[in-house]
Amino acid sequence: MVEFLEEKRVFSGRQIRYQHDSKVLNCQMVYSLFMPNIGEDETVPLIWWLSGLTCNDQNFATKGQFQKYAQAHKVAIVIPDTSPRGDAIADDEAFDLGQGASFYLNATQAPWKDHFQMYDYITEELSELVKSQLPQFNGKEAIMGHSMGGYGALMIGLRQPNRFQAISAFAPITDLTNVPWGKKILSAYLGTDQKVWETVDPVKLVQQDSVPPILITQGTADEFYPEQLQETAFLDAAEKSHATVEYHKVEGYDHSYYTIATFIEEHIDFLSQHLS
Ligand SMILES: N[C@@H](CCC(=O)N[C@@H](CS)C(=O)NCC(=O)O)C(=O)O
Repeated sequence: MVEFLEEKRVFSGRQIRYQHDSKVLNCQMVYSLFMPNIGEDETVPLIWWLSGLTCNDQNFATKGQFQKYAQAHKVAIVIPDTSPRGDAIADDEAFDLGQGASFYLNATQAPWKDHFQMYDYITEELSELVKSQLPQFNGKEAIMGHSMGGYGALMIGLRQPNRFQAISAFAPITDLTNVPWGKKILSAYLGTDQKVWETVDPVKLVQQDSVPPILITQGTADEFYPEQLQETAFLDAAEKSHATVEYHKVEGYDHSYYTIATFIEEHIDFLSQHLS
């Protein structure tokens, strides 16, 4: 059952919020959907936005400033929450583990495995639900995100390269298996087997034969950049495998939604170009 929560008119499109009972996550979930204003005979592609640590579906909806460009290109945008939620669901005091910090993975370890199945939730359950709400969906999809969600966009987009036409990310965690955030959450959610880690590592995944075009924007004043968001291993791997990766370093921009709002037009243009 999907419950309508609210709808706001924006740049002639509609920013809508829904709630539903997720079977995959075994809890209630909220998500947001931007629907552009289109004619009866027009169709829309779908872009997925995955947010970063501590976010829910509202951060990008209210601060991303994407609606004007999504309307101009007539693309629908879905914004899932970043994890299962609820008092009965495992959590951690730290902001980078547990609720708000799923890393979009299917956890195999206790206490996370009972609810933290975000990969299946995004790619199967929520996909089916959102597509059923888009009668004019044209079958084409792209995926984008920020920080943990930038990682999620790369991981999901690279694991399903025939499904997603393009990938874009702001300040993504690319070298997950070697940075502090990655080592911590991979051990917690997936255990310590490095072979398993490789299956969700963008540095490994970008070396496969089929890689959708990728755009990345990274601010030089991003407080997480030096320790968590280093790009060298990913860009070296992409170059070796002749993947198409545009990496834009932007001077003086930080990790916040101000940076996303500044460069979102470029990202929507990029993804739309591959969705038309
Ligand atoms: N200092 C932050 C760290 C988390 C953070 O910066 N989260 C980023 C993504 S990694 C974010 O988008 N925060 C929400 C926002 O800026 O609206 C906190 O503890 O809340």
